[in-house]
Amino acid sequence: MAQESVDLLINARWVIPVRPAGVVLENASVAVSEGKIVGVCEAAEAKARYVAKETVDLPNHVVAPGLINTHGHLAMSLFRGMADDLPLMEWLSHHIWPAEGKWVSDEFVRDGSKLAMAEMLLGGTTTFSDMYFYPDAVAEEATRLGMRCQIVFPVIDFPVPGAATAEESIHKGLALHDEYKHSDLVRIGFGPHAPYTVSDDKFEQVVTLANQLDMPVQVHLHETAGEVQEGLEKTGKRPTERLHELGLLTPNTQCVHMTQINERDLEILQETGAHVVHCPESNLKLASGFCPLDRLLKAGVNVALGTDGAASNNDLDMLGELQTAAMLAKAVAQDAAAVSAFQALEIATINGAKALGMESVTGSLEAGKWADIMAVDLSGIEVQPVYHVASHLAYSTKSSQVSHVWTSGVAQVKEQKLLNMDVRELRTKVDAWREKIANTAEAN
Ligand SMILES: CSC[C@H]1O[C@@H](n2cnc3c(O)ncnc32)[C@H](O)[C@@H]1O
Ligand SMILES: [Zn+2]
Repeated sequence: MAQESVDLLINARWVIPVRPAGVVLENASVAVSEGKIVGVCEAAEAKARYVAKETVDLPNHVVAPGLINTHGHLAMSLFRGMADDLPLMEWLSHHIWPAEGKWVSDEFVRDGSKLAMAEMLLGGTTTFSDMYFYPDAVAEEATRLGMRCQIVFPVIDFPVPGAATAEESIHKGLALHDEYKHSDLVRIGFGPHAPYTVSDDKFEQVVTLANQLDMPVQVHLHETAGEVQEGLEKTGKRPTERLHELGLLTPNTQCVHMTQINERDLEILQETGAHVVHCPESNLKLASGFCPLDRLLKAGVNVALGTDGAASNNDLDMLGELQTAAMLAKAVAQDAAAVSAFQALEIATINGAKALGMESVTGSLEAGKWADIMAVDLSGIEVQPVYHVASHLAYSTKSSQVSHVWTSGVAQVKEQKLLNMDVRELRTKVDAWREKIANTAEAN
């Protein structure tokens, strides 16, 4: 049999491809050519089948799809730890929004987003979603680095950095969408901020344009009980019902948070095919509430995972987030069997890809998909012994154990080191931002 030439062969002690579901391969390989996965099989078979330009042997590692961080505000990494121990509305109104008004610029977004991308790559994240200002700067930096992403531009009823009005933000966002419509890496969508900051007419405009152009929409929804109560008082409707009546909820829509869900809200999610993005650590830290993960999954709703911004989390560690999600789900359901280790891994990978409309290109290790891959080193004493490797990813491993990361087959992290970023230069820039911001009222 003639051997097939491939660019890269990764041989690992374990491979969890995520699809097919529940499979763990031992002594297995992933073959990559032209940035895409061409085969996943036992190592002995791979040795016979492929001749590789580069081989990476990972004898103590589990190889899995790169993690998908489905909700974040990347540049807010520059505000990490600036305002803690506050509930959502006080945190936003008295600290974050004033700080954003004062500091956020194109340069701030570039530097903060690069900081976030560095942290995410080191932790095994290969795809992210960003909802922030200057989305053009984020798209440029992600493309330069080679990270896959959805970038949703802000739609909000008050002036924001980079756009004096929602109309201006939409105008610029649509031009950005046009610029990236053929990109393999960047997908542009609408980011109407939340029911309490966006009026009906703006939501209607988003619905019309998103449907016309088949664009994704991401919205913060039912983050707190207070938001639902205020919505009921102002409109007579729960925010989910209101957005549904406006036509916003579709299979192209991602509802971030959803800590408050009654039977009707659940029905709406089921009927519309809208996705939920669970951000457990941000919800815990802001004391926002608990998204009922097990209940949603059992009802057939697609639930993906996000960190939210580093100013409310306070990290972008997706392995940590998936562990929090897995454990919290059991407490919330009062059922230790709720959300298995495999399901937890799915919400951080394939479910994220589904929510972002990228299921055909990433989220699992399957032939034909982009080679977005992470390897986690399981040789450390703190993860011995290894009985069930998926259990280790859901309950034991740390992001510092992520050893290798590839996006579209390009090595981004090798032996825990970033390959394509000047980390010292980044540190210098971040230190300069800290110096400036630390001396202001918002930071104190
Ligand atoms: C429209 S740009 C994003 C906007 O959202 C703010 N933000 C960050 N985290 C949260 C959150 O958990 N709930 C609501 N809004 C949030 C961010 O500071 C920007 O102003
Ligand atoms: Zn958010």
